[in-house]
Amino acid sequence: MNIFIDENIPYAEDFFAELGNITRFAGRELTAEQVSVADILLVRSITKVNSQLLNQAKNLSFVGTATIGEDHIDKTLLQQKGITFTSAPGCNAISVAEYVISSLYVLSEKYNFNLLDKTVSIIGVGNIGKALQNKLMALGINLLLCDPERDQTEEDFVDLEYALTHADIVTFHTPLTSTGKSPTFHLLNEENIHLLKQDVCLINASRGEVIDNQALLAEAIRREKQNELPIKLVLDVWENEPTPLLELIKYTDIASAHIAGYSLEGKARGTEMLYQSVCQHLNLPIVKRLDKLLPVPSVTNLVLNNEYQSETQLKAAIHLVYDPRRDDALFRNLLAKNGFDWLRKNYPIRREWSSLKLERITNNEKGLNFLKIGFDI
Ligand SMILES: NC(=O)c1ccc[n+]([C@@H]2O[C@H](COP(=O)([O-])OP(=O)(O)OC[C@H]3O[C@@H](n4cnc5c(N)ncnc54)[C@H](O)[C@@H]3O)[C@@H](O)[C@H]2O)c1
Ligand SMILES: O=C(O)[C@H](O)[C@H](O)COP(=O)(O)O
Repeated sequence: MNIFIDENIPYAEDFFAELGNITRFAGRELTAEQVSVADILLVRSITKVNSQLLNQAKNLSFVGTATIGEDHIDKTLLQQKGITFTSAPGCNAISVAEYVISSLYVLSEKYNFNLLDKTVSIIGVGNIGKALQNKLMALGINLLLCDPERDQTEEDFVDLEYALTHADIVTFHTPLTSTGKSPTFHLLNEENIHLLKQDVCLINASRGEVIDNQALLAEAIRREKQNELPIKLVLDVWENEPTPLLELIKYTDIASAHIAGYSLEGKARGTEMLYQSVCQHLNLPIVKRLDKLLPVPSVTNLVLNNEYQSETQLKAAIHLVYDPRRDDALFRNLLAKNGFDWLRKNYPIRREWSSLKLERITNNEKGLNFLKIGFDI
């Protein structure tokens, strides 16, 4: 059994070594000739699985992507060839939600506002949008939800125009689609970008092409020339990756190299989900489990009064676990020298809150409760 696995899929040997011979490949360099001897192909988003790649595939019976997004996969072709396909839905939803919240606290600090005074529009309320919705609701932040598909059968959704005009913060979490009733290609574009509030925060952690980057740059330049408030901008994804629109970086508060989903847990869950699908495909028992493989964070105590007195304390705790300014600095300092893909391949370990060990400590003498958080430093 020849199993071809992208070099950026973690724990692949732990999960798949006993199922066959593993060949690792660089996602953008995989060739049709290599695939010609593959039985199982496991990719990430940078490998286009299309007729050109599969035109010599003789034994390929299974393709998996260790990602949520599927826009790099020709699913119709796989179906026509009778090749089983699976992705990893929701694998890094928590990671993206934490990236967004950490970024919002950076913006609130930089521009001196309180998130509790803001309304957030979530555009695309699926696995990631829901994870973000739950966290923002827990923090008491006002929300607007925009998701035409869900709006057909559920209450409490607004349309895109309302979501853009009534929110102080707009964050995109849709797939990249060009067909269907609500295609998302250039969902934010030169026609509707003017609907955004003057004092708006805009976040894209979906796919770069969901926002027309040229229109965004034009709006940023227009605001600058008119001495209007700049859009407070967080971009994790860019049109034409790995060659982003460089002029746009100047107008971006937080710029990162498509790493919002790159927590260790997020990437590793993707591997585990593909392993489970491959076992099902091969009618083999599932014997490997991620929780036996993930390193348990060393405990370094941060004691916080669990009724945090201010956003400052909460912000400090959140940024102690993950601060996107780290990724922004790497992006600005190393993009030109090392490149977009290098930044992603050499992404420093980031752990999710889910890995924290939380413990309530009650100090009866002082009548105080404390929340003890253990995490990697
Ligand atoms: N930056 C990153 O690292 C990163 C990580 C994971 C996923 N992503 C991207 O985020 C996307 C969403 O992930 P998910 O797990 O939430 O997917 P999902 O499929 O669970 O949810 C997507 C939601 O978007 C909605 N939607 C579709 N078209 C829409 C439109 N025109 N307007 C509003 N809503 C629309 C769908 O109805 C669905 O509810 C993925 O497809 C992927 O492209 C990026
Ligand atoms: O779709 C996803 O899961 C995310 O965009 C993920 O970050 C893609 O990562 P990649 O496959 O490009 O390494």
